[in-house]
Amino acid sequence: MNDVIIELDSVTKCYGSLKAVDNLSLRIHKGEIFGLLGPNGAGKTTTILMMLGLTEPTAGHVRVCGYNATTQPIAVKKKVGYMPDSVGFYDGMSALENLVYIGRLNGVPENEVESRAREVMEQVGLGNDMYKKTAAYSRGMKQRLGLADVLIKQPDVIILDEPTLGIDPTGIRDFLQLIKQLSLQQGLTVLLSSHHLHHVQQVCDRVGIFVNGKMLAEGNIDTLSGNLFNREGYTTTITLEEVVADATVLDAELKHLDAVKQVLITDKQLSFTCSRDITPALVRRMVEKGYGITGVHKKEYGLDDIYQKYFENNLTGDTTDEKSRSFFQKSFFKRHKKQ
Ligand SMILES: Nc1ncnc2c1ncn2[C@@H]1O[C@H](COP(=O)(O)OP(=O)(O)OP(=O)(O)O)[C@@H](O)[C@H]1O
Repeated sequence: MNDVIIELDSVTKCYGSLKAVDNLSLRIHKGEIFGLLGPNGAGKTTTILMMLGLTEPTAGHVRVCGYNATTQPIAVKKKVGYMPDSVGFYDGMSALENLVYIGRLNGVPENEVESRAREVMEQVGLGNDMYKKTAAYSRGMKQRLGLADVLIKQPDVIILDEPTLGIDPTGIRDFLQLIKQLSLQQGLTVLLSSHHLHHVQQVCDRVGIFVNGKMLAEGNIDTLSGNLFNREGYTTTITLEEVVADATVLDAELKHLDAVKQVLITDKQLSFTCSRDITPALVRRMVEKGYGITGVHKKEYGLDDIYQKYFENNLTGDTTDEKSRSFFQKSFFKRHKKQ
């Protein structure tokens, strides 16, 4: 495919003896929404800075929209809109005035800067609030205005660093919907870094799990969760109306069913681990045996599970050590709990 917009080839960045980014290769395609996930200090910001040509790789190459980010940073900046995790505005000016000012700084021609600013304000859902001073803007509104700042230069790519930090759940959902919509309508390529797993899961086509400067896993959620099913098995839990009378006999019988790897019987619950999804056959069998069924639950793997499993080191030969894994888990859960 020749629609690669962001391309990192064996990129390493060292700060003294510290390898902040370690031999990273990545391709992001036109119109894709890619989520860069990782704990504090993983190397996300360093990677973004190299994409923007704001810091040079120690080794390897970064190309954005066909330009070498190190040798052609100005060309890259014309194509890329970057929104940092905290965007500042002039509080005493209205949102529209702020945006017009940013438009001018970005070289939008004088005869179209105001009309373009108004149009972008409508696009990000601030049409009714464009005359308000930004001092009166909520955090969610400021994020939308930050997005407007990025869009006014009509970029091909937008890079958003923790765009949902500090916004309430409805605001987050709306903001991510907006990004998805913009990506679909305008063919925008989006790279966003985040700790919000559930939100990333809703909006990103692909994610990369990044720790200690290395990409541990990369793919869409279905592929990554498929890997977990293959490894962990398919788990189905059936809840019965009554307690199983003879658990030992039932256990021996069910274990011999095709694809069943393990059966766990506790009171009214049967938990099956299988090499493929045989939920309907399991339910049929229990009904045939005369049991009433009050519940059936199939384990689904979400991004949380994918995250956990990759950090348990089960799916890669990665060398991430115990200390950094527990650091990651602590920092991830700490931030996650705050939401
Ligand atoms: N200018 C610098 N000089 C020295 N070390 C640096 C510099 N910038 C970053 N680092 C180190 O490089 C590593 C990666 O940092 P980076 O900011 O890229 O991580 P991050 O994933 O963006 O973290 P966060 O989520 O906290 O923003 C960290 O150990 C950091 O201390």
